[in-house]
Amino acid sequence: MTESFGARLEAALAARGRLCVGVDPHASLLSAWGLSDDPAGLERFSAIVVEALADRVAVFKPQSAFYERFGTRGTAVLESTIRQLRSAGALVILDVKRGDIGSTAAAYGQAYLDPSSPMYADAITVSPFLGFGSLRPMIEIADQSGSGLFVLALTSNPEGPSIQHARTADGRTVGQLILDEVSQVNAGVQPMGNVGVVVGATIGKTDHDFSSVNGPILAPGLGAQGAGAADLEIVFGDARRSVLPSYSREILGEGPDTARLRVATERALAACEVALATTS
Ligand SMILES: O=C(O)c1cc(=O)[nH]c(=O)n1[C@@H]1O[C@H](COP(=O)(O)O)[C@@H](O)[C@H]1O
Repeated sequence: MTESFGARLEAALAARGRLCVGVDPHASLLSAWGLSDDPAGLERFSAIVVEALADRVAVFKPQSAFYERFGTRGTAVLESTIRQLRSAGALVILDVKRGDIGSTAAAYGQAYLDPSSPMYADAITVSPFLGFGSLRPMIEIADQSGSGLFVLALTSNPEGPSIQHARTADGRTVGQLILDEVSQVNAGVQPMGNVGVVVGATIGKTDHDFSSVNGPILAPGLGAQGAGAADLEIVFGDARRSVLPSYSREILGEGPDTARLRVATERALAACEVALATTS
């Protein structure tokens, strides 16, 4: 039987530590690394990340937009980078924030979550704006193929609350509705469900209840966007034991020196381990 994404993620985090490194080749980073802003620079940037970190970090999150900038040559680099990260034993969450009517969502599921696809990743980020139910076809493919989804719930950007804190007819926020829908999908799944949520580490203390998600809580917004490891307790309380902290520019800013990239990663991991340790 295919091993579930939840089980594979739990094993990866136990072996390598609870950290996700975002692979976001911004034009400014390519320049800071002395690389050209073209597919060759993108390829070198990705190769350095693989060389420095692929054998030690549990999860990587390449941001598709920075590869798509270069058309098919960029997406070819993305495909190859995902393959290299995975062959070094890391899990890859491809950050593509997809979402569409159900029949099209199924095609997105085939594009990213079917192991026979050239762009296969262990998981992708998805947007529930078309209604949580529109994600079902992708959830089914993920369950069948041992892959996962991360559903945007409370994002790290300042514009997020205008929609995510809006109230639904029953008085819950939209963000809470998404958290509750994911909780239902993941209910009873061991060791945890295949559907995660995305909650920015920047959102501060809110009344949202993360306690029943029973899946990974991906927390970007650390470092460059201003949140620190100490915010994880403020935002998530006891649910922080399910948090997967994610840093992109904070770590990538230390490149291209592979030793400095490794030190930055170890520093981030150590800070998060302290912040995520719960006594209860
Ligand atoms: O889905 C995401 O990963 C995401 C959700 C969110 O709420 N905020 C957020 O910043 N992200 C992504 O996480 C990465 C953050 O990058 P840094 O700010 O450089 O750490 C970017 O690739 C964003 O697209």
